[in-house]
Amino acid sequence: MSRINGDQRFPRVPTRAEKVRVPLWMLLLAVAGKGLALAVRGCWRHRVAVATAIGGLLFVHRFGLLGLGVLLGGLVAVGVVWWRVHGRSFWPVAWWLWGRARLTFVYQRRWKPAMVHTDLAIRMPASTGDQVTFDEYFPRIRSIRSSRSVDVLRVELLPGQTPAAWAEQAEALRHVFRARRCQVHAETFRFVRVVFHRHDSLTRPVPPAALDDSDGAGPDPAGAAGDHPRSIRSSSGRGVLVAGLSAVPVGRCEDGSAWTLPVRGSHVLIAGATGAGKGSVLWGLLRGLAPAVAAGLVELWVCDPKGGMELAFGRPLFTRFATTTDTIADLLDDAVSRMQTRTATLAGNTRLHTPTREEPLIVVVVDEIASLTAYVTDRELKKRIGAALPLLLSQGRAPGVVVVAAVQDPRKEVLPFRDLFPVRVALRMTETDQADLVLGNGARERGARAEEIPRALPGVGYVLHDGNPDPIRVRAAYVDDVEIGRVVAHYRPASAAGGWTPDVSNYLDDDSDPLDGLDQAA
Ligand SMILES: Nc1ncnc2c1ncn2[C@@H]1O[C@H](COP(=O)(O)OP(=O)(O)OP(=O)(O)O)[C@@H](O)[C@H]1O
Repeated sequence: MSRINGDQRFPRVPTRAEKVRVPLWMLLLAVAGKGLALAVRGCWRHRVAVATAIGGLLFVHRFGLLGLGVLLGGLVAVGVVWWRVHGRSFWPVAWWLWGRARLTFVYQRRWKPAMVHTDLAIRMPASTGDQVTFDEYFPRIRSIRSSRSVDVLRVELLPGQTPAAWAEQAEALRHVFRARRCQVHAETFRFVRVVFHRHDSLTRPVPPAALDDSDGAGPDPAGAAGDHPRSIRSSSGRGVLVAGLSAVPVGRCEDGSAWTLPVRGSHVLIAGATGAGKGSVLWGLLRGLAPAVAAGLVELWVCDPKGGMELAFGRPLFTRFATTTDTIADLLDDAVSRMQTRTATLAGNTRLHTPTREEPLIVVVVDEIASLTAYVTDRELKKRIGAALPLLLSQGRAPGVVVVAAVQDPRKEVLPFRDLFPVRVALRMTETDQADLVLGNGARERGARAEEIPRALPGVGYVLHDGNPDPIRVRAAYVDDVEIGRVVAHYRPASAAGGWTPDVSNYLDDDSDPLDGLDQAA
Protein backbone atom coordinates (compact mmCIF):
# COMPACT_ATOMS: atom_id res chain seq x y z
CA MET A 1 0.00 0.00 0.00
CA SER A 2 1.42 3.37 -0.92
CA ARG A 3 2.11 5.80 1.87
CA ILE A 4 -0.51 8.47 2.53
CA ASN A 5 1.99 11.28 2.22
CA GLY A 6 3.72 9.92 -0.87
CA ASP A 7 7.49 10.07 -0.66
CA GLN A 8 7.40 13.24 1.42
CA ARG A 9 8.23 12.93 5.06
CA PHE A 10 5.77 14.37 7.51
CA PRO A 11 7.15 17.41 9.34
CA ARG A 12 8.48 16.46 12.70
CA VAL A 13 5.87 16.74 15.40
CA PRO A 14 7.16 19.11 18.05
CA THR A 15 8.04 17.32 21.22
CA ARG A 16 9.28 18.52 24.53
CA ALA A 17 13.02 17.89 24.49
CA GLU A 18 14.73 16.64 27.55
CA LYS A 19 16.18 19.45 29.63
CA VAL A 20 19.97 19.68 29.70
CA ARG A 21 21.67 21.78 32.34
CA VAL A 22 24.47 24.02 30.98
CA PRO A 23 26.59 26.50 32.91
CA LEU A 24 25.65 30.20 32.49
CA TRP A 25 28.99 31.17 30.96
CA MET A 26 28.48 28.59 28.20
CA LEU A 27 25.02 29.97 27.44
CA LEU A 28 26.33 33.55 27.28
CA LEU A 29 29.20 32.44 25.08
CA ALA A 30 26.79 30.72 22.67
CA VAL A 31 24.50 33.78 22.50
CA ALA A 32 27.48 36.09 21.90
CA GLY A 33 28.86 33.76 19.21
CA LYS A 34 25.53 33.65 17.42
CA GLY A 35 25.19 37.47 17.60
CA LEU A 36 28.68 37.91 16.17
CA ALA A 37 27.99 35.48 13.34
CA LEU A 38 24.76 37.31 12.47
CA ALA A 39 26.52 40.70 12.58
CA VAL A 40 29.33 39.51 10.27
CA ARG A 41 26.80 37.99 7.87
CA GLY A 42 24.71 41.21 7.87
CA CYS A 43 27.80 43.39 7.25
CA TRP A 44 28.89 41.14 4.40
CA ARG A 45 25.45 41.17 2.80
CA HIS A 46 25.23 44.95 3.00
CA ARG A 47 28.91 45.61 2.51
CA VAL A 48 28.45 48.63 0.25
CA ALA A 49 26.04 50.34 2.65
CA VAL A 50 28.19 49.46 5.66
CA ALA A 51 31.38 50.73 4.00
CA THR A 52 29.61 53.96 2.95
CA ALA A 53 28.25 54.51 6.46
CA ILE A 54 31.62 53.89 8.14
CA GLY A 55 33.41 56.08 5.58
CA GLY A 56 30.83 58.85 6.15
CA LEU A 57 31.20 58.70 9.91
CA LEU A 58 35.00 58.80 9.72
CA PHE A 59 34.78 61.75 7.32
CA VAL A 60 32.41 63.68 9.61
CA HIS A 61 34.66 62.89 12.57
CA ARG A 62 37.67 64.31 10.71
CA PHE A 63 36.16 67.26 8.75
CA GLY A 64 32.80 67.94 10.41
CA LEU A 65 29.34 68.23 8.79
CA LEU A 66 30.40 71.18 6.65
CA GLY A 67 33.16 69.06 5.16
CA LEU A 68 30.60 66.35 4.35
CA GLY A 69 28.38 68.95 2.65
CA VAL A 70 31.33 70.17 0.55
CA LEU A 71 32.19 66.57 -0.38
CA LEU A 72 28.60 65.83 -1.50
CA GLY A 73 28.42 69.09 -3.46
CA GLY A 74 31.73 68.22 -5.13
CA LEU A 75 30.45 64.76 -6.08
CA VAL A 76 27.31 66.26 -7.63
CA ALA A 77 29.45 68.77 -9.58
CA VAL A 78 31.74 65.99 -10.84
CA GLY A 79 28.63 63.99 -11.86
CA VAL A 80 27.22 66.93 -13.83
CA VAL A 81 30.53 67.56 -15.60
CA TRP A 82 30.91 63.83 -16.37
CA TRP A 83 27.34 63.70 -17.75
CA ARG A 84 27.97 66.71 -19.99
CA VAL A 85 31.40 65.60 -21.20
CA HIS A 86 30.90 61.84 -21.65
CA GLY A 87 27.24 60.88 -21.26
CA ARG A 88 27.86 57.42 -22.72
CA SER A 89 29.98 56.29 -19.76
CA PHE A 90 27.98 58.34 -17.23
CA TRP A 91 24.57 56.76 -17.75
CA PRO A 92 25.45 53.10 -17.00
CA VAL A 93 26.96 54.20 -13.66
CA ALA A 94 24.02 56.50 -12.90
CA TRP A 95 21.50 53.74 -13.67
CA TRP A 96 23.49 51.29 -11.55
CA LEU A 97 23.34 53.68 -8.57
CA TRP A 98 19.65 54.29 -9.21
CA GLY A 99 19.07 50.51 -9.27
CA ARG A 100 20.90 50.05 -5.93
CA ALA A 101 18.80 52.82 -4.41
CA ARG A 102 15.56 51.26 -5.64
CA LEU A 103 16.68 47.85 -4.39
CA THR A 104 17.31 49.21 -0.90
CA PHE A 105 14.42 51.59 -0.49
CA VAL A 106 11.69 49.88 -2.51
CA TYR A 107 12.26 46.18 -3.04
CA GLN A 108 14.17 45.05 0.05
CA ARG A 109 11.91 47.06 2.36
CA ARG A 110 8.75 45.27 1.22
CA TRP A 111 10.29 42.01 0.02
CA LYS A 112 9.67 39.78 3.04
CA PRO A 113 6.00 40.67 3.64
CA ALA A 114 5.38 40.43 -0.11
CA MET A 115 6.93 36.96 -0.25
CA VAL A 116 4.97 35.72 2.78
CA HIS A 117 1.63 37.00 1.57
CA THR A 118 2.05 35.69 -1.96
CA ASP A 119 3.19 32.29 -0.66
CA LEU A 120 6.52 32.66 -2.39
CA ALA A 121 8.40 32.27 0.90
CA ILE A 122 8.72 28.82 2.42
CA ARG A 123 7.89 28.30 6.10
CA MET A 124 8.96 25.10 7.78
CA PRO A 125 7.65 24.17 11.22
CA ALA A 126 10.42 23.74 13.73
CA SER A 127 10.34 22.89 17.38
CA THR A 128 12.24 24.30 20.30
CA GLY A 129 11.42 22.18 23.34
CA ASP A 130 8.65 24.48 24.59
CA GLN A 131 7.06 25.95 21.49
CA VAL A 132 6.53 25.44 17.78
CA THR A 133 8.28 28.00 15.59
CA PHE A 134 8.75 28.37 11.83
CA ASP A 135 11.97 28.61 9.88
CA GLU A 136 11.38 31.04 6.99
CA TYR A 137 13.20 30.92 3.67
CA PHE A 138 12.94 33.87 1.31
CA PRO A 139 13.83 33.96 -2.39
CA ARG A 140 16.95 36.09 -2.79
CA ILE A 141 17.23 39.02 -5.19
CA ARG A 142 20.54 38.39 -6.93
CA SER A 143 20.73 41.52 -9.05
CA ILE A 144 18.74 44.50 -10.24
CA ARG A 145 18.86 46.42 -13.50
CA SER A 146 17.00 49.72 -13.61
CA SER A 147 16.17 52.17 -16.33
CA ARG A 148 13.87 55.14 -16.66
CA SER A 149 10.76 52.98 -16.90
CA VAL A 150 11.69 49.42 -15.95
CA ASP A 151 13.23 47.53 -13.01
CA VAL A 152 14.41 43.98 -13.72
CA LEU A 153 15.06 41.82 -10.65
CA ARG A 154 16.92 38.54 -11.03
CA VAL A 155 15.59 36.29 -8.32
CA GLU A 156 16.83 32.87 -7.24
CA LEU A 157 14.03 30.34 -6.88
CA LEU A 158 13.69 28.39 -3.66
CA PRO A 159 13.93 24.60 -3.97
CA GLY A 160 10.64 23.27 -5.31
CA GLN A 161 9.45 26.58 -6.79
CA THR A 162 8.61 26.96 -10.46
CA PRO A 163 8.55 30.08 -12.66
CA ALA A 164 4.84 29.39 -13.18
CA ALA A 165 4.22 29.88 -9.44
CA TRP A 166 5.86 33.30 -9.75
CA ALA A 167 3.94 34.19 -12.90
CA GLU A 168 0.70 33.49 -11.02
CA GLN A 169 1.64 36.10 -8.44
CA ALA A 170 2.66 38.77 -10.96
CA GLU A 171 -0.50 40.79 -10.42
CA ALA A 172 -0.10 40.74 -6.62
CA LEU A 173 3.57 41.75 -6.90
CA ARG A 174 2.62 44.59 -9.22
CA HIS A 175 0.39 46.06 -6.52
CA VAL A 176 2.90 45.58 -3.71
CA PHE A 177 5.65 47.39 -5.61
CA ARG A 178 3.29 49.89 -7.23
CA ALA A 179 4.22 49.03 -10.80
CA ARG A 180 2.09 49.56 -13.88
CA ARG A 181 2.76 46.02 -15.08
CA CYS A 182 4.72 43.01 -13.85
CA GLN A 183 6.03 40.19 -16.02
CA VAL A 184 7.90 37.07 -14.97
CA HIS A 185 10.42 35.55 -17.39
CA ALA A 186 11.96 32.16 -16.68
CA GLU A 187 15.66 31.57 -17.13
CA THR A 188 16.87 28.11 -18.11
CA PHE A 189 16.98 27.03 -14.48
CA ARG A 190 17.10 28.34 -10.89
CA PHE A 191 16.34 31.97 -11.70
CA VAL A 192 13.42 34.13 -12.79
CA ARG A 193 13.56 37.69 -14.01
CA VAL A 194 10.76 39.77 -12.53
CA VAL A 195 10.18 42.85 -14.66
CA PHE A 196 8.36 45.80 -13.09
CA HIS A 197 7.24 48.38 -15.65
CA ARG A 198 6.88 51.66 -13.80
CA HIS A 199 6.07 54.07 -16.60
CA ASP A 200 4.73 53.45 -20.06
CA SER A 201 7.62 54.29 -22.37
CA LEU A 202 5.38 54.01 -25.42
CA THR A 203 2.88 56.80 -24.77
CA ARG A 204 4.50 59.18 -27.25
CA PRO A 205 4.38 58.45 -31.00
CA VAL A 206 7.56 56.78 -32.22
CA PRO A 207 9.38 58.48 -35.10
CA PRO A 208 10.40 56.22 -38.01
CA ALA A 209 14.00 55.01 -37.95
CA ALA A 210 16.53 56.32 -40.45
CA LEU A 211 16.55 54.19 -43.57
CA ASP A 212 19.73 52.34 -44.41
CA ASP A 213 20.73 53.43 -47.88
CA SER A 214 23.76 51.26 -47.43
CA ASP A 215 25.54 51.51 -50.75
CA GLY A 216 25.64 55.25 -50.58
CA ALA A 217 23.93 55.58 -53.92
CA GLY A 218 21.52 57.96 -52.32
CA PRO A 219 17.90 58.55 -52.98
CA ASP A 220 16.30 59.85 -56.08
CA PRO A 221 15.37 63.47 -55.40
CA ALA A 222 11.78 64.27 -56.14
CA GLY A 223 11.42 61.03 -58.04
CA ALA A 224 13.37 62.32 -61.03
CA ALA A 225 12.76 59.91 -63.83
CA GLY A 226 15.42 58.49 -66.06
CA ASP A 227 18.87 58.56 -64.50
CA HIS A 228 18.45 56.31 -61.48
CA PRO A 229 21.42 56.13 -59.16
CA ARG A 230 20.37 52.66 -57.93
CA SER A 231 21.70 51.18 -61.14
CA ILE A 232 25.24 51.55 -59.76
CA ARG A 233 24.62 49.84 -56.44
CA SER A 234 27.64 47.90 -55.21
CA SER A 235 27.46 44.20 -54.40
CA SER A 236 28.43 44.83 -50.75
CA GLY A 237 25.61 47.39 -50.52
CA ARG A 238 23.25 44.79 -51.94
CA GLY A 239 24.48 42.28 -49.34
CA VAL A 240 23.61 44.71 -46.56
CA LEU A 241 20.18 45.32 -48.06
CA VAL A 242 19.53 41.56 -48.29
CA ALA A 243 20.64 41.12 -44.66
CA GLY A 244 18.31 43.95 -43.67
CA LEU A 245 15.33 42.04 -45.04
CA SER A 246 15.55 39.76 -42.01
CA ALA A 247 15.09 42.67 -39.61
CA VAL A 248 13.05 45.50 -41.12
CA PRO A 249 12.70 48.33 -38.56
CA VAL A 250 9.07 49.10 -37.78
CA GLY A 251 9.10 50.74 -34.36
CA ARG A 252 10.32 50.52 -30.81
CA CYS A 253 10.14 47.93 -28.02
CA GLU A 254 9.14 48.84 -24.49
CA ASP A 255 12.77 48.66 -23.32
CA GLY A 256 13.76 51.28 -25.88
CA SER A 257 15.40 48.89 -28.37
CA ALA A 258 14.41 48.85 -32.04
CA TRP A 259 11.47 46.67 -33.01
CA THR A 260 12.15 44.85 -36.24
CA LEU A 261 10.20 42.27 -38.22
CA PRO A 262 11.67 39.60 -40.53
CA VAL A 263 10.32 39.61 -44.07
CA ARG A 264 12.76 37.32 -45.84
CA GLY A 265 11.97 33.70 -44.98
CA SER A 266 8.84 34.55 -43.04
CA HIS A 267 5.18 35.54 -43.35
CA VAL A 268 3.87 38.30 -41.08
CA LEU A 269 0.32 38.69 -39.75
CA ILE A 270 -0.78 41.96 -38.13
CA ALA A 271 -4.01 41.66 -36.14
CA GLY A 272 -5.87 44.49 -34.45
CA ALA A 273 -9.27 46.09 -34.03
CA THR A 274 -10.27 48.95 -36.25
CA GLY A 275 -8.10 51.99 -35.53
CA ALA A 276 -5.51 49.86 -33.70
CA GLY A 277 -2.77 51.03 -36.05
CA LYS A 278 -2.40 48.10 -38.48
CA GLY A 279 -1.76 50.66 -41.19
CA SER A 280 1.29 52.00 -39.37
CA VAL A 281 2.84 48.53 -39.11
CA LEU A 282 2.13 47.89 -42.80
CA TRP A 283 3.55 51.25 -43.78
CA GLY A 284 6.52 50.74 -41.48
CA LEU A 285 7.32 47.53 -43.35
CA LEU A 286 6.75 49.06 -46.80
CA ARG A 287 8.94 52.02 -45.86
CA GLY A 288 11.65 49.75 -44.46
CA LEU A 289 11.62 47.70 -47.66
CA ALA A 290 11.80 50.75 -49.93
CA PRO A 291 15.62 50.85 -50.29
CA ALA A 292 15.59 47.18 -51.33
CA VAL A 293 12.74 47.91 -53.75
CA ALA A 294 14.79 50.72 -55.28
CA ALA A 295 17.76 48.35 -55.61
CA GLY A 296 15.57 45.83 -57.44
CA LEU A 297 15.93 43.20 -54.71
CA VAL A 298 12.30 43.28 -53.60
CA GLU A 299 9.04 43.42 -55.51
CA LEU A 300 5.93 44.56 -53.69
CA TRP A 301 2.73 42.92 -54.90
CA VAL A 302 0.04 44.78 -53.02
CA CYS A 303 -3.62 43.86 -52.56
CA ASP A 304 -5.85 46.51 -51.03
CA PRO A 305 -9.38 45.11 -50.94
CA LYS A 306 -10.56 48.40 -49.41
CA GLY A 307 -10.39 49.80 -52.93
CA GLY A 308 -6.98 51.41 -52.47
CA MET A 309 -7.96 53.59 -49.52
CA GLU A 310 -5.03 52.54 -47.37
CA LEU A 311 -2.14 51.75 -49.66
CA ALA A 312 -2.62 53.62 -52.97
CA PHE A 313 -0.32 56.39 -51.78
CA GLY A 314 2.67 54.05 -52.21
CA ARG A 315 1.72 52.90 -55.69
CA PRO A 316 4.95 53.90 -57.49
CA LEU A 317 6.84 51.53 -55.17
CA PHE A 318 4.61 48.59 -56.06
CA THR A 319 5.29 46.19 -58.88
CA ARG A 320 1.65 45.12 -58.81
CA PHE A 321 -1.33 46.73 -57.20
CA ALA A 322 -4.80 45.17 -57.08
CA THR A 323 -7.88 46.61 -55.44
CA THR A 324 -10.78 44.45 -56.65
CA THR A 325 -11.47 40.86 -55.75
CA ASP A 326 -10.96 39.52 -59.28
CA THR A 327 -7.67 41.38 -59.85
CA ILE A 328 -6.50 40.26 -56.41
CA ALA A 329 -7.33 36.64 -57.32
CA ASP A 330 -5.24 37.05 -60.52
CA LEU A 331 -2.36 38.55 -58.53
CA LEU A 332 -2.39 35.68 -56.03
CA ASP A 333 -2.54 33.07 -58.83
CA ASP A 334 0.46 34.72 -60.51
CA ALA A 335 2.33 34.73 -57.19
CA VAL A 336 1.66 30.99 -56.86
CA SER A 337 2.95 30.23 -60.34
CA ARG A 338 6.10 32.39 -59.77
CA MET A 339 6.61 30.49 -56.51
CA GLN A 340 6.22 27.11 -58.20
CA THR A 341 8.57 27.97 -61.08
CA ARG A 342 11.14 29.25 -58.62
CA THR A 343 10.78 26.21 -56.37
CA ALA A 344 11.47 23.95 -59.34
CA THR A 345 14.65 25.92 -60.15
CA LEU A 346 15.91 26.15 -56.59
CA ALA A 347 15.11 22.57 -55.51
CA GLY A 348 18.32 20.80 -54.55
CA ASN A 349 20.41 23.99 -54.81
CA THR A 350 19.47 26.00 -51.75
CA ARG A 351 17.03 25.89 -48.86
CA LEU A 352 16.37 29.64 -48.78
CA HIS A 353 16.17 31.89 -51.81
CA THR A 354 18.59 34.83 -51.87
CA PRO A 355 17.06 37.89 -53.50
CA THR A 356 18.80 39.16 -56.63
CA ARG A 357 17.78 41.67 -59.28
CA GLU A 358 16.85 38.83 -61.59
CA GLU A 359 14.93 36.92 -58.92
CA PRO A 360 13.82 39.45 -56.28
CA LEU A 361 12.01 38.67 -53.05
CA ILE A 362 8.30 38.93 -53.79
CA VAL A 363 6.36 40.40 -50.87
CA VAL A 364 2.62 39.94 -51.26
CA VAL A 365 0.99 42.57 -49.03
CA VAL A 366 -2.71 42.12 -48.18
CA ASP A 367 -4.60 44.73 -46.20
CA GLU A 368 -7.65 43.24 -44.43
CA ILE A 369 -7.11 39.66 -45.54
CA ALA A 370 -10.53 38.67 -44.10
CA SER A 371 -12.14 40.43 -47.09
CA LEU A 372 -10.58 37.70 -49.20
CA THR A 373 -11.15 34.72 -46.94
CA ALA A 374 -14.50 35.32 -45.25
CA TYR A 375 -16.44 38.08 -46.94
CA VAL A 376 -16.10 37.26 -50.68
CA THR A 377 -19.52 36.45 -52.14
CA ASP A 378 -18.45 35.17 -55.60
CA ARG A 379 -17.94 31.43 -55.04
CA GLU A 380 -15.52 30.97 -57.93
CA LEU A 381 -13.25 33.80 -56.77
CA LYS A 382 -13.48 32.64 -53.17
CA LYS A 383 -12.33 29.19 -54.27
CA ARG A 384 -9.38 30.58 -56.24
CA ILE A 385 -8.27 32.84 -53.39
CA GLY A 386 -8.87 30.10 -50.83
CA ALA A 387 -6.54 27.84 -52.83
CA ALA A 388 -3.80 30.40 -53.56
CA LEU A 389 -3.30 31.90 -50.08
CA PRO A 390 -2.65 28.65 -48.18
CA LEU A 391 -0.29 27.52 -50.96
CA LEU A 392 1.74 30.74 -50.66
CA LEU A 393 1.73 30.52 -46.88
CA SER A 394 2.76 26.90 -46.70
CA GLN A 395 5.33 26.85 -49.52
CA GLY A 396 6.36 30.43 -50.26
CA ARG A 397 8.93 31.19 -47.56
CA ALA A 398 11.86 29.22 -48.96
CA PRO A 399 11.50 30.28 -52.62
CA GLY A 400 11.11 33.93 -51.60
CA VAL A 401 7.40 34.63 -52.08
CA VAL A 402 6.24 35.87 -48.69
CA VAL A 403 2.94 37.26 -47.41
CA VAL A 404 2.41 40.25 -45.12
CA ALA A 405 -1.24 40.57 -44.11
CA ALA A 406 -3.42 42.61 -41.79
CA VAL A 407 -6.65 41.40 -40.20
CA GLN A 408 -9.20 42.80 -37.76
CA ASP A 409 -10.76 39.56 -36.58
CA PRO A 410 -8.25 36.77 -35.92
CA ARG A 411 -10.79 33.95 -35.37
CA LYS A 412 -10.25 30.68 -37.26
CA GLU A 413 -13.64 31.01 -39.01
CA VAL A 414 -12.46 34.29 -40.51
CA LEU A 415 -8.83 33.41 -41.15
CA PRO A 416 -8.55 29.60 -41.32
CA PHE A 417 -4.81 29.59 -42.06
CA ARG A 418 -3.83 31.98 -39.28
CA ASP A 419 -1.34 29.49 -37.88
CA LEU A 420 0.63 29.42 -41.14
CA PHE A 421 2.02 32.88 -40.31
CA PRO A 422 5.22 32.32 -38.29
CA VAL A 423 5.42 35.96 -37.18
CA ARG A 424 2.31 37.53 -35.66
CA VAL A 425 1.64 40.93 -34.13
CA ALA A 426 -1.29 41.52 -31.77
CA LEU A 427 -2.31 45.18 -31.64
CA ARG A 428 -5.31 46.42 -29.62
CA MET A 429 -8.04 43.80 -29.53
CA THR A 430 -11.65 43.94 -28.47
CA GLU A 431 -11.90 40.61 -26.64
CA THR A 432 -9.80 38.98 -23.96
CA ASP A 433 -9.16 35.70 -25.79
CA GLN A 434 -7.94 37.33 -29.01
CA ALA A 435 -4.33 37.83 -27.90
CA ASP A 436 -4.11 34.07 -27.37
CA LEU A 437 -5.66 33.47 -30.82
CA VAL A 438 -2.95 35.56 -32.43
CA LEU A 439 0.13 34.87 -30.30
CA GLY A 440 -0.71 31.37 -29.06
CA ASN A 441 -2.19 29.89 -25.93
CA GLY A 442 -0.99 31.42 -22.69
CA ALA A 443 0.27 34.66 -24.28
CA ARG A 444 -2.27 36.75 -22.39
CA GLU A 445 -1.38 35.13 -19.10
CA ARG A 446 2.27 35.91 -19.77
CA GLY A 447 1.44 39.60 -20.21
CA ALA A 448 -0.06 40.19 -23.68
CA ARG A 449 -3.15 42.05 -22.49
CA ALA A 450 -4.03 43.33 -25.93
CA GLU A 451 -7.62 44.22 -24.95
CA GLU A 452 -6.28 46.60 -22.29
CA ILE A 453 -4.31 48.72 -24.77
CA PRO A 454 -5.98 52.15 -24.68
CA ARG A 455 -7.59 53.46 -27.85
CA ALA A 456 -5.40 56.53 -27.44
CA LEU A 457 -2.29 54.45 -28.20
CA PRO A 458 -2.64 53.26 -31.81
CA GLY A 459 0.32 51.20 -33.01
CA VAL A 460 0.92 49.63 -29.57
CA GLY A 461 0.85 45.84 -29.46
CA TYR A 462 2.57 42.63 -28.46
CA VAL A 463 4.93 40.33 -30.34
CA LEU A 464 6.87 37.17 -29.62
CA HIS A 465 10.59 37.18 -30.36
CA ASP A 466 12.98 34.40 -31.28
CA GLY A 467 11.02 31.53 -29.81
CA ASN A 468 10.80 33.29 -26.44
CA PRO A 469 7.27 32.63 -25.10
CA ASP A 470 7.15 35.94 -23.19
CA PRO A 471 5.40 38.64 -25.22
CA ILE A 472 7.16 41.95 -25.78
CA ARG A 473 5.23 45.23 -25.83
CA VAL A 474 6.02 47.34 -28.88
CA ARG A 475 4.85 50.43 -30.72
CA ALA A 476 4.97 50.92 -34.46
CA ALA A 477 6.53 54.12 -35.72
CA TYR A 478 4.04 56.60 -37.06
CA VAL A 479 4.57 56.97 -40.79
CA ASP A 480 2.55 60.00 -41.82
CA ASP A 481 1.55 61.02 -45.33
CA VAL A 482 4.48 63.43 -45.65
CA GLU A 483 6.92 60.65 -44.84
CA ILE A 484 5.20 58.26 -47.25
CA GLY A 485 5.46 60.91 -49.95
CA ARG A 486 9.17 61.35 -49.34
CA VAL A 487 9.89 57.62 -49.35
CA VAL A 488 7.90 57.07 -52.52
CA ALA A 489 9.67 59.93 -54.25
CA HIS A 490 13.12 58.82 -53.10
CA TYR A 491 12.91 55.11 -53.60
CA ARG A 492 10.51 54.46 -56.43
CA PRO A 493 12.26 52.03 -58.76
CA ALA A 494 13.50 53.08 -62.18
CA SER A 495 11.02 50.72 -63.79
CA ALA A 496 8.05 52.19 -61.91
CA ALA A 497 5.11 52.62 -64.21
CA GLY A 498 4.32 56.24 -64.97
CA GLY A 499 0.91 57.18 -63.71
CA TRP A 500 0.35 59.00 -60.49
CA THR A 501 3.27 60.17 -58.37
CA PRO A 502 2.71 62.01 -55.12
CA ASP A 503 3.64 65.66 -55.22
CA VAL A 504 6.43 66.04 -52.69
CA SER A 505 7.93 69.25 -54.01
CA ASN A 506 6.84 71.06 -50.85
CA TYR A 507 8.84 68.70 -48.69
CA LEU A 508 12.16 68.94 -50.51
CA ASP A 509 14.74 71.72 -50.49
CA ASP A 510 16.35 72.16 -53.86
CA ASP A 511 19.91 71.97 -52.59
CA SER A 512 19.50 69.52 -49.74
CA ASP A 513 20.27 65.84 -49.70
CA PRO A 514 16.85 64.25 -49.56
CA LEU A 515 18.13 61.43 -47.36
CA ASP A 516 19.10 64.01 -44.72
CA GLY A 517 15.53 65.09 -44.78
CA LEU A 518 14.46 61.53 -44.15
CA ASP A 519 16.81 61.20 -41.23
CA GLN A 520 15.61 64.42 -39.72
CA ALA A 521 12.04 63.26 -40.04
CA ALA A 522 13.12 60.18 -38.13
N1 LIG B 1 1.97 54.03 -34.73
C1 LIG B 1 1.12 55.05 -34.58
N2 LIG B 1 1.46 56.09 -33.78
C2 LIG B 1 0.60 57.12 -33.61
N3 LIG B 1 -0.62 57.19 -34.19
C3 LIG B 1 -1.00 56.21 -34.99
C4 LIG B 1 -0.15 55.09 -35.23
N4 LIG B 1 -0.79 54.25 -36.06
C5 LIG B 1 -1.97 54.81 -36.34
N5 LIG B 1 -2.10 55.99 -35.70
C6 LIG B 1 -3.29 56.86 -35.74
O1 LIG B 1 -4.43 56.04 -35.58
C7 LIG B 1 -5.31 56.16 -36.68
C8 LIG B 1 -5.84 54.80 -37.10
O2 LIG B 1 -4.76 54.02 -37.56
P1 LIG B 1 -4.87 52.98 -38.75
O3 LIG B 1 -5.72 53.50 -39.86
O4 LIG B 1 -3.50 52.52 -39.08
O5 LIG B 1 -5.67 51.83 -38.01
P2 LIG B 1 -6.12 50.46 -38.65
O6 LIG B 1 -5.88 49.43 -37.62
O7 LIG B 1 -5.49 50.25 -39.98
O8 LIG B 1 -7.67 50.69 -38.77
P3 LIG B 1 -8.66 50.10 -39.90
O9 LIG B 1 -8.66 48.62 -39.74
O10 LIG B 1 -9.98 50.72 -39.55
O11 LIG B 1 -8.10 50.56 -41.22
C9 LIG B 1 -4.48 56.82 -37.78
O12 LIG B 1 -5.22 57.69 -38.52
C10 LIG B 1 -3.40 57.56 -37.06
O13 LIG B 1 -3.82 58.90 -36.81
